[in-house]
Amino acid sequence: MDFFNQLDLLASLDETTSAEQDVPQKVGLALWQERGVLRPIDRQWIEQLARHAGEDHYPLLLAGALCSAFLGAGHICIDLAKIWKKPPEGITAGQLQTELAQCNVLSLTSWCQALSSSALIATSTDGSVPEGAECPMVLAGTRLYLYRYFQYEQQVLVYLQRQSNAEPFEPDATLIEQLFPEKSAEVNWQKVAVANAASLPFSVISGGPGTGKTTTVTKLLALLVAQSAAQGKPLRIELAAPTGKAAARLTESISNAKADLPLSHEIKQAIPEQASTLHRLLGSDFGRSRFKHHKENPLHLDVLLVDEVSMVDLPMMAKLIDAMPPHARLILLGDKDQLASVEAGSVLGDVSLGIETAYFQPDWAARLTQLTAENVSQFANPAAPPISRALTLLRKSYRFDANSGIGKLAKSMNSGDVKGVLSCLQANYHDVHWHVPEEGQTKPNIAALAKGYDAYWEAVRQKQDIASLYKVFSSYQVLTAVRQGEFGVELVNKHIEHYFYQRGRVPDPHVWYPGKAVMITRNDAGLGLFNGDIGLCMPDESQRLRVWFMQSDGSFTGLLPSRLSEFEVVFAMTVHKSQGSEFERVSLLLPMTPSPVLTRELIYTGITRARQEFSLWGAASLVMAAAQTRIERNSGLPEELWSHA
Ligand SMILES: Nc1ncnc2c1ncn2[C@@H]1O[C@H](COP(=O)(O)OP(=O)(O)OP(=O)(O)O)[C@@H](O)[C@H]1O
Repeated sequence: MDFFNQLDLLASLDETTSAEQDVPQKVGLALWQERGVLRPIDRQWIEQLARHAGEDHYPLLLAGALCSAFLGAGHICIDLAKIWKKPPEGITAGQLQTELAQCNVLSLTSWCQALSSSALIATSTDGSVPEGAECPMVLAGTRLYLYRYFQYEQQVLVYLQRQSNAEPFEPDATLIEQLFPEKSAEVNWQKVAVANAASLPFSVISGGPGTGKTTTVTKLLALLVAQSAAQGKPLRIELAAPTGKAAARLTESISNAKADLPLSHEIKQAIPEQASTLHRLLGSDFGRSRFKHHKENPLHLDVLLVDEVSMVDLPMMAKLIDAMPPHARLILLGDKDQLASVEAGSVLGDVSLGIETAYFQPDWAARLTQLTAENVSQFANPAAPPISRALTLLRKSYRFDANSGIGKLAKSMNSGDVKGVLSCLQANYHDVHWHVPEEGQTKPNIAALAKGYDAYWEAVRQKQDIASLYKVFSSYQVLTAVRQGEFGVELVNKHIEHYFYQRGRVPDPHVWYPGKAVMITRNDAGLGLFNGDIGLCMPDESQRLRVWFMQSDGSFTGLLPSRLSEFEVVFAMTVHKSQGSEFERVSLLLPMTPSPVLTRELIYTGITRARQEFSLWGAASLVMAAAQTRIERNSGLPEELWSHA
């Protein structure tokens, strides 16, 4: 049995195994499970491991079970120091410390010592694990990891530290000037981003919606292409994104941005437009957990650009880094304030943690000033850590003008400015609408939410071609915060579909019909479909119903509905699933009662999916609470990257 993988273990657990068998400390863990902190799998995992190892010390069982539970909630590790002071909700610090004291663990230090002496835990002092220490868990300081996740984090950390301390390249300042001829009193952060990213083999360009991430990176690619063309060394550039939809958007926006470049046809031609998903790039073999490309079989490229990096989880980032050839450049684009990846980790957030205020080390700021003729030196900060060299934040949105509410609302929500959020919602902006639920309302206003699809049904009625239909469908989206309940995506979808049925648009909601819109919920390599891909059902030339999916080159493939196995109707989708997509108009539906998923990041992500019009359906109290709630994910990256200046 592979104890290193929680999922392997889950699959191999005998369902009849009693979690309580032979484990003397069952009362303690049972209590934590009863309070909702642990899942059955967390207990089973650690209890079985402990039995195999002949260990039964409660402080070990508790720490292991918590490590597993926290991983399930998206954390890379647990921090015993935090848990010691403030255990998860449902258990008080007093209860925890009393329980541990009964096992002679009287302080945080003695808890860590007890764990270090377990055969199940390797202790790491310098980021490495002692040779031959084949333990399922690793303790680094007060952070406890599952071994595999510790390895992923180390892989990413070592790469980031090496790349941000690399000997800088010398970008061509004349070319940079040519790409950014306009002058302004303010610092042009796009120009700085290009100079910065061209200087190192790893870079992150982060920015909110419409801050010009694609425009900037296209200029960066142009600079790299022009420089290497001058040296007679053509570059192999690849573009990728975490989902098919995000890849299709990247393809489209790079192609648009290229058209406006003040450069020769040859240079433009050398910049690719075609983006693929990360899974496809790495050579996904769906039956196996390892990708085709890795350290021993690296990707064949010189430059890799990855968009929508907020959606990339830690294991994927580690595998991507593992597959990078040593000489290649990695450029990451994303909005650090968006929701983190569905799976464990928040790599973009962790890497760019202090980006707002850290700016650059003085020598680096001076170098950027010289390269760009922008006054970057005013942002010199002797306390900035080495990673800050690799990061640039685009600070100005070109999409939202001074009269637009979406930009202001997004900004207020992002900074947790409750007053600002409420005043934006109440200010009658032409692009922001707020629908406060009525006292005692128990169901969402389905008719109002569904109205946004009128243009789509008209296009279906006119049997417009699939490309036009797709465009109309993508212009509006209902987003929900939660999955379950009357305000959750499942019932909202059902009610919207039933509403269309009552209006005669849907002949029978239980079968396939022209206009049915679905989202794939599981990767299917055989069909070339990825989790999150959207398909629209329409007849083909011989009047057979097919479900049409957009490919990353913008073409469409029609599949027989019977070939699809895992999908759901998508007249509404969760905010989580909407990451990587944008719509002209968005209706965001909040539940009626407080929920832990209502966070600043979730609402910010919902708002920033809308390009032209954003409607919020939710109570002020929930919006205010969300603005003050941040998602926190434990990982060692922030401390390792940001606390050693
Ligand atoms: N420096 C600039 N001056 C004027 N307009 C700009 C500038 N940079 C970008 N834009 C325009 O702003 C819009 C958004 O730019 P772009 O698509 O590059 O931003 P983005 O950050 O990639 O957006 P998204 O939120 O879609 O990811 C585009 O219409 C682009 O042409």
